Amino acid sequence: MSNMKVCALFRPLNSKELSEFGDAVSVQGITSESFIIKDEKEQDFDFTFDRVFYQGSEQADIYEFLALPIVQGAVDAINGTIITYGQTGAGKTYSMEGPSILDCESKNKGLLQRVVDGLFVAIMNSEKPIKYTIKLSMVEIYMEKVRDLLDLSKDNIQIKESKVHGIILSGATEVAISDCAEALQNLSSGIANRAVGETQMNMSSSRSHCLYIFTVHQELTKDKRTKFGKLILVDLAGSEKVDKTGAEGKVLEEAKTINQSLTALGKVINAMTSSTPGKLTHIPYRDSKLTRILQDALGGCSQTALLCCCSPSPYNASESLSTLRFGARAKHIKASVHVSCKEDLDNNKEATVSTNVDESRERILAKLRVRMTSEDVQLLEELFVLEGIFFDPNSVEEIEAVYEDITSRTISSLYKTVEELSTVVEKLKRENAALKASLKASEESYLHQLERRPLCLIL
Ligand SMILES: Nc1ncnc2c1ncn2[C@@H]1O[C@H](COP(=O)(O)OP(=O)(O)OP(=O)(O)O)[C@@H](O)[C@H]1O
Repeated sequence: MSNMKVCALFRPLNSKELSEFGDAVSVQGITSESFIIKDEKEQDFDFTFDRVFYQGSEQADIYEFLALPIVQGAVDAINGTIITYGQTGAGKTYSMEGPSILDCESKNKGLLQRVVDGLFVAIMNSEKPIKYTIKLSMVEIYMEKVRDLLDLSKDNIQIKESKVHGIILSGATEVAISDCAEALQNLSSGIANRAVGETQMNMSSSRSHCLYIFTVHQELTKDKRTKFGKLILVDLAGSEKVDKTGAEGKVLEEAKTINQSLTALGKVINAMTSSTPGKLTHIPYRDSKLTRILQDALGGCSQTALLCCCSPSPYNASESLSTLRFGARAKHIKASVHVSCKEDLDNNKEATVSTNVDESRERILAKLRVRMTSEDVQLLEELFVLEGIFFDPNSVEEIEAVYEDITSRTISSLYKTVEELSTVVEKLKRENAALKASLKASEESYLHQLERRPLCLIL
């Protein structure tokens, strides 16, 4: 059983596609779950997802199938995440916000407006003796920094992990929202602060990954016990082929950072889906801010839904195919893997690594204490702030987190080196085989010539 609900969405053709390829489409629907898509060479690929939303689908249907169960879960204190993924201009932001967060026809409302409605309706209909409070945070990951969209002065939010709350965004603004109108006003202010730019593919392209975080707090009126459910909506920035989009300067730098973090997301999903049960697999969550924040959504006990947004036009067939392959891969993340790999990691940490890590850390710290002057320590702190790894040097928890970050990144780079070496080994093997074959052919030809040569007897 897969824990992740994965859907595909094909938006209407845009003017660029209509001018390049007319009203041709590369997608042929089979059922509400399966379809065939042609690549540029007219080769067919078939896909099956939990649901396919073809051109002309209603935003309400997407919400009901993809998001409603997660909204209900959040009100019952089950964490949930909804992610929109796809190439630039594929309809991710439209699916989240509709044409405008504050001002759009009811039928065009996006997931955000519907989630807000859904949360308040679920709370109003709850007959349990519970006092509910909903809080909203909004952050974006822009150029590998986490920025608070509800307070722009907080432009380098740190990601931390707590045993009780999981991944947390330390110090991010949380506003209490008491009704739908207040929620939409806050969402609108946050959205206005997002990094948006004009690109060849989209007049209003999101240049950041945006996270809308709703926390539903519950307090039992009888004994004041509290619980909470976190619902995160993630509007990812779009991947793009920079040679096709003609990105330059700042737009190019943004595109490279976006592509890198999406590659990191792909690697996490690959590591999760290719892990062997019972064998410890390194899942490189710490390789990017995006994967670190989504760690609970991907590897924890959260209900997660992925909407793969695609263009139906042959003009974007290869990008759509790559989005759909990502979705197909994500579908293989298993519920059992979620729990077991987390348990494996935790057990392993406790059983084997812990002593070594503690000893090594103590040894390194003792050496640093002796060698460094207080001025050095200050300089090092400044460097950490600049590099975005600011931490309180007196907190063991913080040191552990930084240490884990560095360890994890080192493991990832070792994995990369092993991959590169394997490619070299494969290449050398192929060259060796070719050389052997050519040597054998020369030997055979030489022997053949010898056989045909007339025998000369020397008397
Ligand atoms: N389902 C849809 N119906 C009508 N128009 C749509 C739909 N989806 C997308 N569009 C239009 O296509 C354009 C691009 O969509 P959108 O901004 O949502 O793309 P995106 O995937 O978020 O792109 P980026 O990654 O560059 O931010 C917008 O003008 C939007 O209005």
